[in-house]
Amino acid sequence: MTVPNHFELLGTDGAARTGRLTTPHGVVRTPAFMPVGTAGAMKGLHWREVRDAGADIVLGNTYHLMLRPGAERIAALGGLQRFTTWNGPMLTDSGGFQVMSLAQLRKVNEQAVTFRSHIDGAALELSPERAIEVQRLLGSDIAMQLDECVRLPADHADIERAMQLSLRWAERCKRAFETAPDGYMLFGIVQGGDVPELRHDSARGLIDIGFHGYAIGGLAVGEPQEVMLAMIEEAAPILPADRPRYLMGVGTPEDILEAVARGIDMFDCVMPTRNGRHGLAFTQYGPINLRNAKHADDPRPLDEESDWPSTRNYSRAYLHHLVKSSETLGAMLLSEINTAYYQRLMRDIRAAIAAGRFEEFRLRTREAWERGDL
Ligand SMILES: CNc1nc2c(CC[C@H]3O[C@@H](OC)[C@H](OC)[C@@H]3O)c3nc(N)[nH]c(=O)c3cc2[nH]1
Repeated sequence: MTVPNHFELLGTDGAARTGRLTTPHGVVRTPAFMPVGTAGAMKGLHWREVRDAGADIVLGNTYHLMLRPGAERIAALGGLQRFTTWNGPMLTDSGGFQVMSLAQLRKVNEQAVTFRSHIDGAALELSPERAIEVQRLLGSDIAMQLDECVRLPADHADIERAMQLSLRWAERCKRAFETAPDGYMLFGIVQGGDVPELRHDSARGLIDIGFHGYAIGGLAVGEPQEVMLAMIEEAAPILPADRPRYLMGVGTPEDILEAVARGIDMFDCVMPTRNGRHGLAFTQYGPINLRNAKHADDPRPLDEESDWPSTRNYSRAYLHHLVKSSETLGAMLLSEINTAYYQRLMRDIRAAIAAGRFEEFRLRTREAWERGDL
C-alpha cells in the first residue's frame, strides 16, 4: 500500500524546489522555515507575531512536552493547537535528539531509550511506540520517527550501529502510526553520520518502509559546513523527488540557501530566537551584534528597506541600549525581527525558484552579507 502524498511540487530551478504541503491544519509553502517552539511556546513572541511574520508551521518537541505538562494532559485539553492557541500546522520532533542531549542517565537499547527527566529526575522510557503515541496525543500534523542521532565526529562502528537501530525503529514507528487519521503524516529520518555509504543505506532503507516525507538528521551536530553539505548531496538525490525533504536543526541563512540549492524543502532552527535573545540581529547585510558599543549613537534602523515594521522603526542605538540593559523588550524585539527576517528569506527563496532565478538570488544575497553592514 503506497503512502498517501500530500506534497505538490510547484516548480524547480536546478535542484532547488518550491511546493505546497497540505496538512490537516493548513498548507505549508516550501521551502519553509519552521520556528521552534520546543515546549509549546515561541520564546518572546506572541503567536500572532509568528503568523504575521509569515510562518505557516511551527515545531514542538515530544521530549519536553511529555515531561511537562504531559502528553495525556495536552490531549485532555484538546491537543497542542487548542492548548497553545496556534491553530496552524505543527511538526513535532520525536524526542530522540533531546534525550541524548538533555536527559540525565540515559541508556539506549533495542527496545527504547530509558532516561531520567532533567526536570524532576523521574525514570522514563521512550520507545518508538511511545514516541508515536505521544505525538498522536499532541495532535501534531507531522510526526517524526524515534531515532538515535550521533554527534560528530564519531567512529564508523557507532555511526553504523545508530543508523541500523534507527532503521529498525523507523519500521516500528511506521506500524505504530498505521491508525493515524487521514492527512496526518510521519517522516522517516536519514542517519549515517559523515559516511556516504551509510547515508545511502539509511535513505534506501527508509524508502523501502515508506513515509510521507523524509528528514535528513544527524547533521548540524558539530560537523563543518562542507561535511553537512556533502552529506545532503549523498542523501537528497536518493530520496523520492515528489516528497518533502526536511533538514533537521538547520540553520544560518547561508546554510539554508546552500541546502535549498541541493534540494531541501523544510528547515528548523532555534537560531532566530536564541541569537535574538543574545542581541544578534539577522539583516540583509548579514548578522549585526547589537551588544557592540559602535551602535550606541547610531540613529539608523536595522534596515530601512525592510517591510517589517520593527526592523524599520527602532534605532540601533535603542536596541543596543535595551540589550545592554537586559530589558525584556530587547529580547522580544530581536526575536520578532529575526523570525520575520527568516520568513522573508523563505518567501524570497520561493519566489526566486518560481521565477527560475534562484542561483542569481543566492549569489546576490551572499554578496550582500559579505559586503556586510554599511
Ligand atoms: C541543531 N542541530 C540539530 N538539531 C537536530 C534535531 C532536532 C532537535 C530538536 O531540538 C529542538 O531544537 C533545539 C527542536 O525541537 C522542537 C528540534 O526539533 C534532530 N532531531 C532528530 N530527531 N534527529 C536528528 O538527527 C536531529 C539532528 C539535529 N541537529
